[in-house]
Amino acid sequence: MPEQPGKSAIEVRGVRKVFGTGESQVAALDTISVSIRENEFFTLLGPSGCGKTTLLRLIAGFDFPSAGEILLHGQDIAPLPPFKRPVNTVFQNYALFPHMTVAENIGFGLEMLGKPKADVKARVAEMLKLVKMEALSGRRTSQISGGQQQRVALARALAPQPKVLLLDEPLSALDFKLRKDMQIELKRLQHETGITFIFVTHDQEEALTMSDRIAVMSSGKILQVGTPWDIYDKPAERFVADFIGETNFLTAAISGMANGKARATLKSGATIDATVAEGFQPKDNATVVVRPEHAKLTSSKGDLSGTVENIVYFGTDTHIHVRLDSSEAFTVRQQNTRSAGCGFERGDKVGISIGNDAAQVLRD
Ligand SMILES: Nc1ncnc2c1ncn2[C@@H]1O[C@H](COP(=O)(O)OP(=O)(O)OP(=O)(O)O)[C@@H](O)[C@H]1O
Repeated sequence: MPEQPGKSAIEVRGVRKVFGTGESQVAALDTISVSIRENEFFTLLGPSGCGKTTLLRLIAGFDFPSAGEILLHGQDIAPLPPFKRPVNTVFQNYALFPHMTVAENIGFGLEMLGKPKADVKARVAEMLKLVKMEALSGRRTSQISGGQQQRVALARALAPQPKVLLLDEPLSALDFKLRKDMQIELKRLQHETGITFIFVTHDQEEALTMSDRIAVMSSGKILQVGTPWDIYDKPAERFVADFIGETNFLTAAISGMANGKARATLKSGATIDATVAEGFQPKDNATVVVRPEHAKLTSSKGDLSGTVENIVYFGTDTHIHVRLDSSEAFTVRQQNTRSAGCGFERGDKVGISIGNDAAQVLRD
């Protein structure tokens, strides 16, 4: 899917955030820039400690950048305290008031803003409907389930009509099934309200299924920004390819470029024309990545050859682990059909064809 340019909601420009001093100094954000568009479901994805929460806290105004600036619809928001920013946050632990009812929790922020009682009531009713919690409006939030608390937290954050909603791992406390349901629910809410969502997760599958665009972060840096399709199919760096889904890494010698593709000779001696990652600079040796579902196992000669080491059945598909003659490891994912097994056994000598469209050369 080609990326659609849109108006920017949040512009992060050269933002750096340092904690501590001297030896104990940590650059939680190492000079990052990113533009998040209006009405976008934008995800910050990365492992624990990469700086996701720090970036949210800077946007929310709970903390200040050591350098750089953050613009909201073109305006520098540095002078605005958190409560004056048209931004709201849904926290991991929901932070609801347990002694208050569902409706009181949703209306609390509006009352603090001094909204007239009738307006608060109307808005709360609208929010209860949006998150499908009308029937439980009079219950205390200590007496509802985790998934229901999550809905109340969302309704409360959406009630003042923020321009941007920040969501810090909001689904992590939920069990698998509820989490899946809430993922769909969140997408629906974002679509219906048209609010920009900035969603933080370390779960790559969640990021792929929910986001319009994803920023992959590592050690305080943004490594790549793109649609889920871009991030999965055209990873730019080893970290991104490795963090998102499963992939195979092959060493290759690069002997030139033609039609935007790199001519890559693999250790097997086979030469393929591989797409190149954004920012790739021609060089002699590089890493080629191939997703397991984009390679085909054959009993005849292929681009690669090796021996089947292990076969793992997953219901919908089977993963066949091959030790290549080059001694590199390679996994092929084959979709299962109803009637037949995968057609290979441990110890089989096999070929693997990867084709030109399946391979990508990384920039690092
Ligand atoms: N107040 C603080 N004082 C000192 N170091 C901090 C502070 N807040 C965060 N850090 C450090 O900054 C880095 C980034 O932390 P951050 O919480 O932003 O990561 P994260 O990606 O949100 O991680 P997680 O997924 O575990 O929440 C970490 O090394 C963390 O230890």
